Amino acid sequence: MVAFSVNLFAGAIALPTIMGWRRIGIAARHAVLATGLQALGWLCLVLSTLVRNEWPDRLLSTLAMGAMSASLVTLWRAIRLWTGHGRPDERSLGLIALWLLTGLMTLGYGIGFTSYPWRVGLANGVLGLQMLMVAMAALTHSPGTHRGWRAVIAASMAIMATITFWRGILGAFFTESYPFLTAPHPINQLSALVSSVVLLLNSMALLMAYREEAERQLREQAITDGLTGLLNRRAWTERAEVLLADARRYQQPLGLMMIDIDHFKRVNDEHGHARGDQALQLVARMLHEQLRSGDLAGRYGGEEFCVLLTHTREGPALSLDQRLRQCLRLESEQALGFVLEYSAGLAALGENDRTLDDLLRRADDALYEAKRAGRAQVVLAAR
Ligand SMILES: Nc1nc2c(ncn2[C@@H]2O[C@H](COP(=O)(O)OP(=O)(O)OP(=O)(O)O)[C@@H](O)[C@H]2O)c(=O)[nH]1
Repeated sequence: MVAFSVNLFAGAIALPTIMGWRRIGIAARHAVLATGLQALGWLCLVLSTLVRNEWPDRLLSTLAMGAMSASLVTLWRAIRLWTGHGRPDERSLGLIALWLLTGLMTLGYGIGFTSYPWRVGLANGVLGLQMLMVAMAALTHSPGTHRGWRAVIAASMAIMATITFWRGILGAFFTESYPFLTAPHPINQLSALVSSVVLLLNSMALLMAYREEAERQLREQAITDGLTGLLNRRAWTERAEVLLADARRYQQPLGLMMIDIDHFKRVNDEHGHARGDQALQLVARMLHEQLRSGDLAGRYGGEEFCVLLTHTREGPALSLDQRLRQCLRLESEQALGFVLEYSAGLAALGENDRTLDDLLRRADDALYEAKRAGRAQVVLAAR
């Protein structure tokens, strides 16, 4: 038990040391926290075996059970976040059930501490149930995540759940053959052996999951504009080329709108660079709100945005421009304290547009015309 606790503590210290804390995602933080809580639980359990008086024993053992149970809830959340099935602000039925189990078990354990069958049956029953829920979370189908680490967590949790249930049944109904936690019973010998293996495998699986998360973050950073969250120029161009090829192949209408904020240098000069950044973020948000899911928006340059409107003819594209303009005027006045305007060039896909560059060139020429004609307007490119 002491050796296992030492291993656990080493893991609880090593994991955040390897991963870090500030730069890791919310899922990895949950995993680190889960390891820490488990180590705390085992520390309390070891200490409880050293004290002779009932009340310190009751307090330490209850704390131990609460921490171990909370550790499983935190691990469950880490896995849900890693597999893309949960959100950081999740209030799902599963999470509520897990926390309720933790609360009820800790309370029941503390109150009924003097009854050995009750407390051992309750604690092991609840912990076993929570382990099964963690195993199920790891098994939930999740495209884009590696099956290996999920399988390792699911298998180790299922094995631990079996041993834990077994221990609970022995404690609750066959107390004479299982009189205390460190009794030399085969279940404890098996548990000691399996726990060490499970600890090692789980730590490896968590590191694999963390690596996967870090890779995903890197991939996202490589295609996203950090300020606005829109696609960056390279990623937008790559995707736009695919959409353009599809539109040509299936002879679908397609529009390309190039948007450039008016007098943006003045915005920066008069209101400061931070406010300029806010203005860019506002335009990105407006685009996000006004566009359909199949459309493609990207930050093309400093204060220039490109939007590819799929299955869209000139008329609806011009209506979108009007909607966008109106929303931006209203929102910018409220959020920034001044009205933000933009000029735009709109090019509809025509027979002569062989490549994306052809379409971009025509949209850019139209944008130039819009600027020359006095700004705050959209100009339709000549075919
Ligand atoms: N705050 C902020 N400013 C940026 C960013 N990227 C580019 N800019 C600024 O955008 C301004 C663009 O200025 P110009 O190209 O002269 O264009 P403009 O002032 O909008 O004038 P028109 O386009 O002719 O209406 C420059 O002052 C750049 O410094 C950014 O990420 N944040």
